[in-house]
Amino acid sequence: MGRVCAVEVDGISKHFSLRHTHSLKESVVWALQGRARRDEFTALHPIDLHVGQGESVALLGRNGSGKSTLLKLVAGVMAPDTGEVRVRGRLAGLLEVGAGFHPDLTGRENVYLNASILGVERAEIEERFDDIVAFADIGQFLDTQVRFYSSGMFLRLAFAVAVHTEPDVFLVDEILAVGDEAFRTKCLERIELLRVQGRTLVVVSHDLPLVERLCDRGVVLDRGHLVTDGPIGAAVEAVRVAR
Ligand SMILES: Nc1ncnc2c1ncn2[C@@H]1O[C@H](COP(=O)(O)OP(=O)(O)OP(=O)(O)O)[C@@H](O)[C@H]1O
Repeated sequence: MGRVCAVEVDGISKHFSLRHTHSLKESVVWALQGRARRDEFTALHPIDLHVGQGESVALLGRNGSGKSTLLKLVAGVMAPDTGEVRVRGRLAGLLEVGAGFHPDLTGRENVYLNASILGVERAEIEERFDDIVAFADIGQFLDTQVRFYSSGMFLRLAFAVAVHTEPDVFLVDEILAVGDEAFRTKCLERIELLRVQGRTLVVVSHDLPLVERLCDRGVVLDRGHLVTDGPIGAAVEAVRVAR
């Protein structure tokens, strides 16, 4: 019997319009010719991906292969053009530095805002507030508006909130790259703990040694197509060979 699916991606695809700037004359001529002013670009061709509860999966592939787009579709921050995504349980993640934070609010206020966006009740946030602040370790900046934060400070607070919401499914995009070494080590230990607790992990990264350590399965994308899906060692090897 297979394990319960935590993330089900069925036939999702995503197109983007690439807008180019044109002169007024060009636009008029093109309109008269009935020619489109936009180029359609397919970032993801229809993809199926089922991730079991407790699995940790790396999304790998070259720049522009569609990894972040796929992760955003799983997170629900973007809608697919076709297909469906289903996630079982509480979802949290780090997709973009600063996402889910309001620039005019302080770090302290944003902890409440961000956690409530992630679906955590106020009483639960209050219970975990001290742990979140201790993990973020940003000192007096907690009471500063986050518009004055460095990207590393943003990451510290966002990661601290995300891991303390006890997510069933945790999504991480390359984002650990902006943290300093000590914080990065702390985050990785925390991610490993989530994994040991049986949470589901989906990670986008170019750091092959890191994903070999963190993940048991690798999915390789190439120009919006899923080309390899298997044990992490084999997927990493496929990426190395293609370089
Ligand atoms: N909002 C958008 N509008 C137009 N094109 C987009 C948009 N978001 C992504 N794309 C395009 O879709 C393609 C896939 O982008 P995506 O960010 O998913 O790639 P990636 O595999 O994560 O790349 P990288 O390793 O560079 O982060 C790229 O060609 C990108 O330019």
